[in-house]
Amino acid sequence: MDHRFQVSLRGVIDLLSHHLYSSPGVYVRELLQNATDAIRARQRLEPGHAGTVHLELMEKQDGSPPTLLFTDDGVGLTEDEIHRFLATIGESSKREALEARRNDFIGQFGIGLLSCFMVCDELLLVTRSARGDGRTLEWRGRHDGTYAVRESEHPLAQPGTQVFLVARPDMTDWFNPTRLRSLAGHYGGLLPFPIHLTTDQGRERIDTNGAPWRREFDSASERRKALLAYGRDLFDTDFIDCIPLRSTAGDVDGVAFVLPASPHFNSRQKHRVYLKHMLLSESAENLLPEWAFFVKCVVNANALRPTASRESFYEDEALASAREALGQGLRAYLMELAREDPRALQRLIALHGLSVKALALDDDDFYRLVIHWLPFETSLGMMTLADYRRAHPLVRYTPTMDGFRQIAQVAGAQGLCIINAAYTHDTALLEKLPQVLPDVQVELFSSSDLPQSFEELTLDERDATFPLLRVAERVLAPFRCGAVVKKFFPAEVPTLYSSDAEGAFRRDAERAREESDDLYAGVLDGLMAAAGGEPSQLCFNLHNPVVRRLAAVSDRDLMKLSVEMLYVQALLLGHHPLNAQEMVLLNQGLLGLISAQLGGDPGRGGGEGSGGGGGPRGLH
Ligand SMILES: Nc1ncnc2c1ncn2[C@@H]1O[C@H](COP(=O)(O)OP(=O)(O)OP(=O)(O)O)[C@@H](O)[C@H]1O
Repeated sequence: MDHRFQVSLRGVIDLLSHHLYSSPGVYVRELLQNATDAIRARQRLEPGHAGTVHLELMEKQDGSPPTLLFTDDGVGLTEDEIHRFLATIGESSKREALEARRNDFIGQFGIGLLSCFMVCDELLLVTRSARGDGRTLEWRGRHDGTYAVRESEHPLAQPGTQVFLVARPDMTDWFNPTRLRSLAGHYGGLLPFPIHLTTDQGRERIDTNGAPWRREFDSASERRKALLAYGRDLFDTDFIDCIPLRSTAGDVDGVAFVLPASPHFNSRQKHRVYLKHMLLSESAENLLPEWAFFVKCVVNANALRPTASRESFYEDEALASAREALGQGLRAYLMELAREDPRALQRLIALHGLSVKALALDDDDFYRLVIHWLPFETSLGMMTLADYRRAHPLVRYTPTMDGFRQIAQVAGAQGLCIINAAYTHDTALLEKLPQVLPDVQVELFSSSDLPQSFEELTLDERDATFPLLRVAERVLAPFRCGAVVKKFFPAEVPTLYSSDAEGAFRRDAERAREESDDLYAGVLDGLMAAAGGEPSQLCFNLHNPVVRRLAAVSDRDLMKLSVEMLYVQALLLGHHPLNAQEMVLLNQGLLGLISAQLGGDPGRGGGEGSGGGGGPRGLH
């Protein structure tokens, strides 16, 4: 024999209140939504019907919990509908309309009314159907899952529905006039019909003026002013601009506000979204493309689906198309700025460069428009790509921060302008340059390219520095590093260590090898053997006074020690981590220098006894 599932209403309510709804206050939202749906259903039957909602708070003098009466003049329910829709959890009169894709309704799941059981134990619903026999019926539903239906002794004069809620003693906070005013305004502020609230203090109308972006204005500047004021009230932020939004997919419209400060990278903005003019969520994240983190928006959607919690949109094709269309709107705004008001675009880039760069990477037309306005860090300071290209036809960049640090000072002093493309999106943007603008040449630049720009020595200088070069070649050979002497600026830099990408890779692999076990070391050995490329190079700068003196030193041990120390110093200045062998060099070198200064036994070459500090020769 088959049995039926038994569903515990208490369990379901517990589930909804703890896991689906964000606060007990959503009961006002659910009641407003049902009233709105019922009014829309009646408008289908009677097209001229205006519709109105009334909340009446009845506070008791004896201090017992208040009662809220929630009235609408919507379509009402027949007895059959009461049994089908009110008393069956998960049944909704609106589902057929949804399936037929001509849905005006907000509800669809058939669970919204249960949210009232978060704040009261019993619901009394009095209703008269616009389609029925004129009878007024009462449905009394209790949180233990029982209900009763009977004909009411107080018939309603017109079709519509009244819901009575007696506050649970621990939930009276959700029934005070201030709370109700604010909840009704919060959820229903954009509804196209009035909401009235009656309390002990009298009757008032809650401000429901429809969507502000749909209002008529005398001029574009009036409109902008009014919308920015609306944005300020809503988000407590002075936005710098507002952008109209529109998408036929999902039937979405609204306004996007440009943030006055740069948000955290990749932090997605939380948007305020309405569904059929009822507030759905203040923190919807999935409405705009990922790159659009420079705006915060308010929109109303008529044809997107809510999730069951009613706190965001359901991720489906309609939402994806709407997102695409809203993104296009933002792009059109940026394109217009680029064409009409480049200064405003530059201000926006200064604040929201990452958004602009991310969109440019995605979209070639936009890229063409904005790429020259984008600022880049270079070895000669910050400049836009337009400024860069005016002075330097070949675009040269380093893709890493360390790579840039290694060359920036020296390159700058030679007048070489190299872009630091280590910041987010910069390398990808520069690599895209020749694809989108074929006349532009782009080149990777590394420290190994620098010496080519240095001045060669004269024949005399070559002779005079020959001993230094020989010593340096011998000292550096075990480190797979060559030596060269040239002249470059700034003169304070005595040496420059340079290596191409493969050289840098080999250094990394060597360091990893020192720390790895046998198995992994074998793999690294293979990798190191395969790594080709030029050996690294230590370039001595003959403009530097120390190097000039060193070239003239006759004491070979001192010269050797000095070369070792200059090598280690160049590595450190270039942010290259030292390997074990180089650490030994550094330690021994320091000790050697200290003991030479102290006048004791240096323990290794380079002491006074061997003629240290031999006189400079020929290169003063
Ligand atoms: N004020 C009302 N006037 C007319 N019918 C109503 C009213 N309130 C509720 N109903 C009926 O009760 C049904 C169940 O309401 P409930 O709020 O639980 O779910 P829903 O609105 O259909 O969907 P959702 O769970 O998405 O809100 C509705 O489909 C509707 O038929």
